[in-house]
Amino acid sequence: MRSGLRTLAARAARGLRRLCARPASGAPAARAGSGATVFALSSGQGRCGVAVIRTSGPASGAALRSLTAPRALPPARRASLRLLSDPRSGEPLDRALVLWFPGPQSFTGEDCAEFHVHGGTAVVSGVLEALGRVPGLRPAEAGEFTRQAFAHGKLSLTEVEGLADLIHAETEAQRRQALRQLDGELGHLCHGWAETLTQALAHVEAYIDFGEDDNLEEGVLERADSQVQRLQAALSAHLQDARRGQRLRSGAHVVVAGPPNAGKSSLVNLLSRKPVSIVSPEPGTTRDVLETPVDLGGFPALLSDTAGLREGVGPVEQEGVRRARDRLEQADLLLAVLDASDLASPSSRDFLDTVVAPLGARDPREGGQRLLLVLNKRDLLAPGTPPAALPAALPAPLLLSCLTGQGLDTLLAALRTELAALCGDPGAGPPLLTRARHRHHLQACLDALRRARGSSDLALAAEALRAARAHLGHLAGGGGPEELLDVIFRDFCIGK
Ligand SMILES: Nc1nc2c(ncn2[C@@H]2O[C@H](COP(=O)(O)OP(=O)(O)OP(=O)(O)O)[C@@H](O)[C@H]2O)c(=O)[nH]1
Ligand SMILES: [K+]
Ligand SMILES: [Mg+2]
Repeated sequence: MRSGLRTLAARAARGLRRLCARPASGAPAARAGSGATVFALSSGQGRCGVAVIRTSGPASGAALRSLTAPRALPPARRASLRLLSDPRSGEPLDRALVLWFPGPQSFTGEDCAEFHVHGGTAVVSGVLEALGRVPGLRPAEAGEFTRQAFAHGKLSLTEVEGLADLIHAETEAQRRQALRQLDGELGHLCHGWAETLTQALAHVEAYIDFGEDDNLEEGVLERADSQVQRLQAALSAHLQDARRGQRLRSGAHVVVAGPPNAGKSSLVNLLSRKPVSIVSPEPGTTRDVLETPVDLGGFPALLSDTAGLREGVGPVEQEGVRRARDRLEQADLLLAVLDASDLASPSSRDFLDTVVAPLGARDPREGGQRLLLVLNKRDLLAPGTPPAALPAALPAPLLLSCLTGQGLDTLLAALRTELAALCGDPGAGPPLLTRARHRHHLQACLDALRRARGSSDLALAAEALRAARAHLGHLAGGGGPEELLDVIFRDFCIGK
């Protein structure tokens, strides 16, 4: 009966390969198969040294020939210098490098052509207009080249997401994470899990079909169960990443808060290297929450300046204080700022007692917010004088002067450490989940595994295992509603 088991495993493996390798049934393939040839400027807009214009689709060869006539197609994948001219008027457009990528060995899997032209506005628009007049060609929509690549199986969905993130990466850590995803690490991990699941499913199905058969290997069900159990543990561990990958993709929320006039806005301006907030000697200057994206030591962060926390003020400032408290709740990392020369004032005491002390007492490893205590205006302390003693329960403070910049390096190093803990090290460990979509499918897979293990009916257990496997397939291979794919591809610019 072993051969029966093998057959089953092989059948299930074939099904899985189909599930994982192919894109969602339906629309993307339908679009790519529409026979359209698309073209777009693939380099950035505006005047530049060299601009790259691409085409993809069956009419690419004709497009290349009609702009470079009377010359034949250049050799595949080799740059050739050609005079480009308007196919109708014969008017010269530019002397350019052209490349010919016959499908399927191209980025999109279709026939592709590239025109590397001089980056002047008139040259680029002249070539684009000439391409628009070639029969069968139309301008590309945002992300359409990548969508073709996905439809032809050149990129999996997680790789497509990695590519989008790479194009949008603004910090070093984001770039590293995006490259890993583009390399397919998350996809490979899912394929490995899906294969384990396929084996377990084959064992269960074998038992359903041949359970009464004496020749069936012993302990088949037990083996399947322990495989599923191990998978459950692996998925749970991966889901318990405290959303580090998502944070790395969209930025950690760092909120600057403290009593009035502590120098919060001065610190926000210093860290973002631009005048985001108004700074003045008047307490209560900042009223609204002011948010700015910053690169802190290679990590992306969304830095919020807030109103100074105090009671007994007018209605407008009171609303500012309410908004500041709201924002405090949402912080991944709180930068608590106080005036080092004013620690005994009622507003400083109150802030230390009600915000800093309770937060400092919590363990950030248990998913809580993180905290850095900053004592600003150290330049106002007489040289060699420490600031007034703080209650022992508080975290060790960092001394800073926004005025002189003293202590800024130490603060930046501390920020980097905190952000590394919040966002994870994109260069090490297993690939992180960068999107809510990944988390959704993994959680759904885990739920289905739980159902499978909890079921006393083998047929229902097998059904739950199949559902679990489908979620892994959706994560890497796409699938699900067409709108989801639209959302992912809309992230791209035109020409990508
Ligand atoms: N001596 C000294 N003055 C500072 C330092 N940092 C800020 N200040 C001054 O302190 C005053 C208040 O600074 P802000 O940055 O407006 O303080 P804030 O905490 O944002 O104030 P509110 O928004 O009103 O709560 C300004 O006059 C700053 O120039 C510092 O390190 N040393
Ligand atoms: K102020
Ligand atoms: Mg301010």
